[in-house]
Amino acid sequence: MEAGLHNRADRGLSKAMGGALVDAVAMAVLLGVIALVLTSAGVAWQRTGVQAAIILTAVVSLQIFSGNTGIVSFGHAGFVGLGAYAVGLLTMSASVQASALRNLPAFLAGHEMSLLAALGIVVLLGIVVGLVSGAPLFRLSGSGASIATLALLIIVYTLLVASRDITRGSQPFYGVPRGVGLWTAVPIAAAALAFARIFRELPIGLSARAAADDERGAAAIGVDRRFTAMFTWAASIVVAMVAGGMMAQFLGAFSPKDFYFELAFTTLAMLIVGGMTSSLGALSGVVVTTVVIEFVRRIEGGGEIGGIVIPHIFGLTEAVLALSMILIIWRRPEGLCGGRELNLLKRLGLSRPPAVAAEPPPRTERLTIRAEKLTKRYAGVVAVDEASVELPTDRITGIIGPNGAGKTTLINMLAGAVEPTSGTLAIAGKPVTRFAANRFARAGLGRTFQNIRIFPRMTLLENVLVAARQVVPGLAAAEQAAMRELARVGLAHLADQPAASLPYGLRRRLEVARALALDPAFLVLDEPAAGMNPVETEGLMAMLAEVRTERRLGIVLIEHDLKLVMKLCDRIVVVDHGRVIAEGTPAEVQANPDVIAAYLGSRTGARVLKQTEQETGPSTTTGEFSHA
Ligand SMILES: Nc1ncnc2c1ncn2[C@@H]1O[C@H](COP(=O)(O)OP(=O)(O)OP(=O)(O)O)[C@@H](O)[C@H]1O
Repeated sequence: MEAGLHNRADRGLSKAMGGALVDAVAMAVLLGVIALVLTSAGVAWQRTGVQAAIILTAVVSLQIFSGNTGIVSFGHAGFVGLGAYAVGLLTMSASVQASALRNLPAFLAGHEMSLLAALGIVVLLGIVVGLVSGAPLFRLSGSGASIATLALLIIVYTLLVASRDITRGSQPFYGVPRGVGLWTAVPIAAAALAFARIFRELPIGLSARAAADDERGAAAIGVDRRFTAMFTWAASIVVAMVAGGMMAQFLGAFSPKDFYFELAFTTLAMLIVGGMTSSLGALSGVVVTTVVIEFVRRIEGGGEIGGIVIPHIFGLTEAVLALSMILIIWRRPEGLCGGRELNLLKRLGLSRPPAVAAEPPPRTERLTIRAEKLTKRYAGVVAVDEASVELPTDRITGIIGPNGAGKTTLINMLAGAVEPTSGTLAIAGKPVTRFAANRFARAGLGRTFQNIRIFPRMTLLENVLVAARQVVPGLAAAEQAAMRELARVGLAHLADQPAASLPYGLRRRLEVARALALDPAFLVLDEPAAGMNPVETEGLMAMLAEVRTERRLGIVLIEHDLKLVMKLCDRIVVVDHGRVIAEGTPAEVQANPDVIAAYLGSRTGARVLKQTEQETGPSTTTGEFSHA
């Protein structure tokens, strides 16, 4: 779909990406300074620094996946192990290999690569392993996917133990050259951290975060949850395997148990302590827990602090780690950073809101949603029974009917959220009957839900940007298009606020802005005024009328307020017991005996219908929309 936004300025860096790059550089500089300080400290501190940088890389890998998709992974530790064995095999000397791994398959033997070359291979391997393991994994979502990652951890561990010819089984795998020092581990950790910071602003990161916040809401704007989870997983597996590669050359010798539950638990605990949803959370989690662990380790073996004799306490480190995790989950569920990124530009007052894109040109073609004999059956209940409707652009169509008539089911079928049992559906001439919900956005349909489905943990701008990104090429241009839609619904001044902070009425507006950002030919709204006060309702309806006039899109809405429907809509479709019983202008529908009979079943409905007829009667008979 064409959004008409391709001017020169649009090709630049998006504001969000600019901010991410500044944060990435700032965090890299911070790590560099820490490394510099450590070079002048003792060898023991340097070792701690290298270890922390490697662990940071592993925690960052977990953050990229779990922080963006919301799926807690227990499996990353296993992939750290795969990376370690891969680098171990690729970099060890042929003579050591010949004595330690006598039955090593020939294709794995004698490579003697440099660490950098081996890490290059590990990156490629990580992409393949990530995509292959992710493809079946993300048929599941939520806690199901989380449990599956635990299964993966066990599978990888078992494979490492079972592949004796390659890994020496549960025996130590030794003889790996020790080539990782502070100035290898820290730059790689900084690069991983920068990648994580940038990843969340990329289209894939935005989509993953949207799907994590509300899967159905994300599908409605074209996000394919499975696809985004799989690619986010693959990106994170690459980083996990690189961390493993460094660990191999840091330790020199290791066995599969080094990459099992303890590592899975430690990295997860660090991420939870810092805050799962941001790269800053990963960094602070590692820094804080490393400091705590180093301190506790010193007293674990017993000793004297300030004259107080401390006995040897076995397992104190793990206990303190577990305790701090519980404490954080209890007091600050979002972690120490509360999900915040550094956002340096904003903190320094150097960030400006993105420009506002020009309005898209009004639609000139007349398109239709054509439904023929759409039926939906739920074990014994026929929610919609052979409904045939034709809904054109440049018109506001209201769908009305008594409670339980089948209105929501009908528009859910029109928007792809419910698969019809039978019948056909085409949008703008394109057959979409069996399309998944996320393909309807590209077919030209934007929608809102009866129970608002915004992305509460994302900012208002990000909420709309995820949608704009589906149709506008280039992040900068998409950002400007998102600002345009926010401005249209009167929320541009709140662009940087988290959506969770919005009051109810404004959330509805945000949902409309998000749907409009798809530049849809059709806007489908399920009870847009529900829960709004009369002033909010009036404002929203005036805005919808304006949008329809300017962009000439087709609006389809369910609304219980009959007065409002009769005033706003050009045409009305009446549904009762799942069947379309009438269709026409508001005046025609109000005079239809079948409609009166259906509404007589509901006393209030009948009263309102009559009252509405008296109040709106002649003014709506033409079917022309009035701006009143
Ligand atoms: N997922 C489902 N499983 C079983 N029955 C369902 C399901 N969804 C809807 N129904 C049934 O289908 C019928 C139509 O429901 P629907 O929600 O579409 O009506 P509606 O006109 O939108 O009602 P309301 O105005 O109260 O929102 C109802 O009898 C409802 O109980």
